[in-house]
Amino acid sequence: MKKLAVLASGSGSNFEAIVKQSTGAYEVVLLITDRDDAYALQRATKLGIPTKSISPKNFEDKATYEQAVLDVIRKYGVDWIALAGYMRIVSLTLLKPYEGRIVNVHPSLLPKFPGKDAIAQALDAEVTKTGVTVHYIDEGVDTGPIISQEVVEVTKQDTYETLQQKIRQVEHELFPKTLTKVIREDELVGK
Ligand SMILES: Nc1nc2c(c(=O)[nH]1)N[C@@H](CN(C=O)c1ccc(C(=O)N[C@@H](CCC(=O)O)C(=O)O)cc1)CN2
Ligand SMILES: NCC(=O)N[C@@H]1O[C@H](COP(=O)([O-])[O-])[C@@H](O)[C@H]1O
Repeated sequence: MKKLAVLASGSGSNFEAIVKQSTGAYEVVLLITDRDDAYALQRATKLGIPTKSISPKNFEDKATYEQAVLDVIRKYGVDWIALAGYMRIVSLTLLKPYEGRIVNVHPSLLPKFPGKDAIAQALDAEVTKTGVTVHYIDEGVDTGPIISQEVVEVTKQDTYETLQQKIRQVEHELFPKTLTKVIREDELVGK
């Protein structure tokens, strides 16, 4: 079974879904947050998952911050990394050793609506469809190879909250399923 670390910055509902919907391809061994007020930390404690809160504010630059993250990840023998609402751009320090094994979930049908405020962008654009993307990350932001996508319909009655809720429901199924798929495929290739 492969060891998975999850990086998060906020509520952690995707983190919880990844833990609860695990079907044996991976074991979540660690949650790392970049904020000590991230509710994801409380979810992890309830789930019995080890946590580390590592704030970039305590480091002189991104490279030293990411080296601290990498040191913890290596201590836990992590094979794969899931970015679940992690609101930092990953640089080469973390990307290089894990290239092809860092997977992000994004609340739009990339390449539409990249960045931090994808849901607001979709509402502003008055689209009738948006969705969820799960993708490998690369050095760019939301430019990595897409692994899976699922459409979410947008109605005229939708508010930010109702659309966010519909998107999160899809994420909580698609992200764990996609992680299982790529980790199992990687193991088969590795054999
Ligand atoms: N190298 C990559 N890192 C990350 C990606 C990615 O595709 N490549 N995805 C993001 C998640 N994300 C959108 O899905 C995203 C998160 C945060 C930001 C952003 O601009 N954040 C900060 C910048 C902080 C920093 O310098 O690290 C900001 O508030 O300006 C954009 C997109 C996760 N990481
Ligand atoms: N650009 C990245 C981005 O917007 N990520 C989004 O942050 C949310 C985290 O929710 P959670 O903390 O409840 O999992 C998720 O909807 C995820 O798609």
